[in-house]
Amino acid sequence: MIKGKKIVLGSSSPRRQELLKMIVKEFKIKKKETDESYTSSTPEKIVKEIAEKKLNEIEIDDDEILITADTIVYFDGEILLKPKSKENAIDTLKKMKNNWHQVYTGVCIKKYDTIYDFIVKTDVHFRSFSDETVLYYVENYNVYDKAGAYGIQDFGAVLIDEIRGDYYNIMGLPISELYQRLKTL
Ligand SMILES: Cc1cn([C@H]2C[C@H](O)[C@@H](COP(=O)(O)OP(=O)(O)OP(=O)(O)O)O2)c(=O)[nH]c1=O
Repeated sequence: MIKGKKIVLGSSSPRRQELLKMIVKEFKIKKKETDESYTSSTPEKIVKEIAEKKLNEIEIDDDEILITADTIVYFDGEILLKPKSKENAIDTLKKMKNNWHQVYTGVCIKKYDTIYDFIVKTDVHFRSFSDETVLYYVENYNVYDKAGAYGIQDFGAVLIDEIRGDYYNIMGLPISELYQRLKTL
């Protein structure tokens, strides 16, 4: 159990807050705007780089443990962040249909001056859906704050027919692995 530890979540994402609640009863939230540009070239290094940037922008007290995370979607050699427009969201979803893609989340944890990090990958398979389904989704749900232009926790679920790995990693926080790490700190 994560008892007696002062946990701080460095995230404004309501989903990450909900997910952390599943494993930690009480925690603080601190968040600063982070420039999410990156220089790394592999998905693993990119999520780690951005999560670490988020970590370095937040100040904590000596007895606090800070957690930040970053999630990206990786398809056919391309990094997919949050969609920039309706057209971008539609194109992204259409090109990923009937195929596998990967969701990577990088998590950084800071205690005193030590930074721990880990990366979790989940494979997701999209079924063969119609253009009408994509249009309905993009016009009726908020896909703009989600990497890869979909949320597995909303109507985006109907696009998916198989996943391999941690479901919560796709939502933005791999809580099973995070729990194991926090227990040891
Ligand atoms: C693929 C997918 C992504 N997402 C979300 C998770 C992340 O919140 C978001 C990717 O953006 P991130 O930049 O990882 O996070 P954020 O900007 O929402 O939050 P913060 O930096 O304050 O922590 O996409 C879902 O909610 N469901 C999904 O199925």
